Amino acid sequence: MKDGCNKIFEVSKKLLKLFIKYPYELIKFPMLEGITCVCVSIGVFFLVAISYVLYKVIKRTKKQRLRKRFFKRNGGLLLKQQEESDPSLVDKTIIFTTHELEKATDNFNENRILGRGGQGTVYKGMLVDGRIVAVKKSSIVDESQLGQFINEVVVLSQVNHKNVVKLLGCCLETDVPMLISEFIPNGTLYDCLHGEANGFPFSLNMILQIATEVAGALAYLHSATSIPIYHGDIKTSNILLDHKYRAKVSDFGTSRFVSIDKTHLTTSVKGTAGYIDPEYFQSSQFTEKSDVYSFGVVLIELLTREKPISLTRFGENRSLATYFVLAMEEGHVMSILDALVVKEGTRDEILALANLAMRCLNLKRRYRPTMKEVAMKLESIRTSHIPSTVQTNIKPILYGEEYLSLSPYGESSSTFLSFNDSNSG
Ligand SMILES: Nc1ncnc2c1ncn2[C@@H]1O[C@H](COP(=O)(O)OP(=O)(O)OP(=O)(O)O)[C@@H](O)[C@H]1O
Repeated sequence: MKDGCNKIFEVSKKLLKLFIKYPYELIKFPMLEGITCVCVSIGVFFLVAISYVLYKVIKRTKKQRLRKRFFKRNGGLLLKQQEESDPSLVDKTIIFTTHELEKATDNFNENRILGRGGQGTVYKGMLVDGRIVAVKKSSIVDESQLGQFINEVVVLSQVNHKNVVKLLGCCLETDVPMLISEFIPNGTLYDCLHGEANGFPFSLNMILQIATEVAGALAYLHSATSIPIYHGDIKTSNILLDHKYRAKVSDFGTSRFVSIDKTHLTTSVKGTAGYIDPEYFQSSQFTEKSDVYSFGVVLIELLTREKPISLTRFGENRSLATYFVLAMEEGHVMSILDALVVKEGTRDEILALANLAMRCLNLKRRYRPTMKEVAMKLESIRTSHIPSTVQTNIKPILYGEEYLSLSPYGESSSTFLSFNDSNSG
């Protein structure tokens, strides 16, 4: 076949040369007219075909070279070394090729876009083995952090917790590394609370379940992994809900990480307005208690169904944290809680949840509980909660003891708080 093609090619080449040299002489012979036409066509065809093949080969070589260069620059060799030295990583595909991802996402088709964040676009894809994944294509790269990035991808891809979105791996063959994680079907908690599905009813049972799951995941990451991992950007849009509305904490691998010291990892501390630990502004130091503060905001967001920052609230109340703390101190917190929470929760449950949120939101991080404490407290409230209980007659709650020494504005406070709004009977 190859020889045949070569022969045809040679003959067409000769004829083409002949035609170029003696065009008029050849055309003069009518018998030769047909042959000339056929030969010229074949010649042209082959010329075009060869040029096309050559173009494709050059393009592919260039692409491969570029991929290799990106792979090397993005720390691919380091990651390969880590894979080779750690047998536990071998079975886990943590390096994906661009080809695999292009195939999975139908060449990053617009229709596959799940959402856009501050750092890039997330696509839905299906791998050849049938797994459905989310591919995060970031738009920003910090070259100085790339080595660090690899180490953290290795650590995070080994995190196995039912309430943490599983990071499957990364692709290093592109200008900006891409992150591949499991696909979570029910969107973000933020969208369910405040988005188009605004009417979505969040029963107290569901709130307790989601809060307990998120707290458990954070407690695990803070203390049960080989190296403590701090999230750095806990918010409801980073909590995804699976098909059973179970919470999954996401965005641990938002393309850049910062290592504060050698004892723990944290994703890049960027934070989001409304959720950021106030002490972080003063000290620029991010600690596990900064995640606790952000979690406190998530908890009150669940309890009030209010946005963390809202322009429809006035003055300092624009910040949900301040709005909540003031309502607690002024004794009318019931008026700002979601109606379903007030309806379904017992006096003690609401009291316990509000106090827990207050402790998480303490301006001084040393008075905030650890995530482990928070998770345990939530678990105990959740297990004692009877979902069908409907409280129709909530009595005013007077509490002081639990709130003593826990004022967000100082080390100790003797403020006595009460729920004495119109909902109380
Ligand atoms: N694993 C996933 N499964 C399903 N959808 C996802 C997944 N990860 C992200 N998404 C969707 O993609 C959207 C964008 O995610 P991304 O993490 O980039 O944004 P963000 O967290 O809102 O913003 P930022 O990264 O700036 O904090 C999310 O709001 C969510 O709808």
